[in-house]
Amino acid sequence: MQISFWKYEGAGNDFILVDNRQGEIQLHTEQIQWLCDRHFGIGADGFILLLSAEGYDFAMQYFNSDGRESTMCGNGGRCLADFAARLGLWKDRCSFLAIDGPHEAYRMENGWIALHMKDVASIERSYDTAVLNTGSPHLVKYTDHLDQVDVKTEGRKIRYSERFASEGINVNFIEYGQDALLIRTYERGVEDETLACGTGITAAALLAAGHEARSYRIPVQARGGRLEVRFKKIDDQHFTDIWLCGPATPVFTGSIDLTSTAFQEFLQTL
Ligand SMILES: N[C@H](CCC[C@H](N)C(=O)O)C(=O)O
Repeated sequence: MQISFWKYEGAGNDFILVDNRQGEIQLHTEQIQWLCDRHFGIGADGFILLLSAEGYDFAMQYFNSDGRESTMCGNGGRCLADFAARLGLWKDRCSFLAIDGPHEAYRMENGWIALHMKDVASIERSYDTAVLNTGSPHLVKYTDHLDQVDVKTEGRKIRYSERFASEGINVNFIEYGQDALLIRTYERGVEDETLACGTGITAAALLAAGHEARSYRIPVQARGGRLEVRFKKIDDQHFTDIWLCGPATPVFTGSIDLTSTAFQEFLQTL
């Protein structure tokens, strides 16, 4: 069975996007793992199905590269919105359904895609760490030597710690740079550092807001590129009107045979 796909990257966080509005594609965990594999398959941090949804322009189903369906993906949502525009599903503004509810998106003057994220109504803060959910669960930790952090080792320790081992959590390390918040992220379900993590960037930006309850625009520099998070701070626990703004770039399109020898050979490595 051949499937067509588009490969996208959003600030270096990369995804395989497939139009499944006819609902004919059913993939097993191992097949998604293979498609995301950077040696035997196409290679990506995640896999996204575009679906139809009553009352919305489309719907989003997100899978991490471990092949398992997961929670909201901010960069993936932005790439899917661009893909849907390319398919002619919207022009000025779109609304789509994801696992954490409805989202809106629009294209900014500079070509970026702005994605409306769900409100945040609780942040657990301790000394240099905060835990919050921006559509996916995130732990955010301050550091003053971000470029020296062993993100994979330190991220794994926290992600598999007793508190987080069962559900998992994404682990973000942040440092205040000259003109932007600097961030690196260990992503649950990729189980490695990714070049950007949209829901993580959103979480970190909320924490970078000042004491005042007002609107903020926080520039964020991830290893894979620049983004900006815009939001209204109500108080230290409540944030609303949150928009994740950044690039969503098509890289190539192709088709792949789900019964290929490469898949059989990949299975031998599991
Ligand atoms: N790995 C995340 C989902 C993707 C998040 C990230 N790619 C983003 O852009 O938000 C999780 O399982 O919670």
